[in-house]
Amino acid sequence: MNQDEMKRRAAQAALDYVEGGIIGVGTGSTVNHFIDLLAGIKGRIDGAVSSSEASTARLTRHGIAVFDLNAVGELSLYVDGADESNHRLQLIKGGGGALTREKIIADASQRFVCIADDSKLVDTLGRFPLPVEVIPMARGHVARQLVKLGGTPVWREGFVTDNGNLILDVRHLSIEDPLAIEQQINAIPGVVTVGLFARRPADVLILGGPDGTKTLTAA
Ligand SMILES: O=C[C@H](O)[C@H](O)[C@H](O)COP(=O)(O)O
Repeated sequence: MNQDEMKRRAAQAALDYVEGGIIGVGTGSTVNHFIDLLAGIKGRIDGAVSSSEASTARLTRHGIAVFDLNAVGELSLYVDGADESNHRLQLIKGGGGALTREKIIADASQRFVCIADDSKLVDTLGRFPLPVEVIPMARGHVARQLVKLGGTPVWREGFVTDNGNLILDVRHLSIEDPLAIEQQINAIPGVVTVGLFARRPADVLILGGPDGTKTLTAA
């Protein structure tokens, strides 16, 4: 079975968590399946808060109303993908560059349901390069600080986030303590967001695989 079908299975299973109201919607290929499936039950919800321009466009195409987070306040549910998850449901996100808005919406949501194919579950985070969104003028400065932390930052050249910033993808970082690394990187002036979701991990992880889906919950 191909990876895309496993993503679709996870997205399908996430529909069970949709109870109504306005829900948070993430970004990426797995979430694209979720949005397409959500369109089939759109009468059940009042609309969505979106984490990217791409997801907003897809939601709108399906006739799902998109609201500003400021007008909505706290959300009961957020559904999003991930690039990696450990068994504590701490995540690396931002492969698509949407990490900042994703982190804001995850933080504003009571329940964060993460959907992914089962290759995303790892024992230790860090095989996937860690995305860091930075203010453009701070790119060199932040890169040097990341080197001091033991990482190898690579500028995602040509890519600009929805917030007008840049992304550094950091390889070779040892992420034994995700919470500490998240705090350390967030503290570097010029960093907008690091794509480590350790302070606010997922509450539920749905993994699609060849034999169906598997659901993990935070301890
Ligand atoms: O910025 C992008 C997001 O964090 C995505 O949720 C993440 O990259 C996973 O994407 P995909 O579902 O395409 O594997």
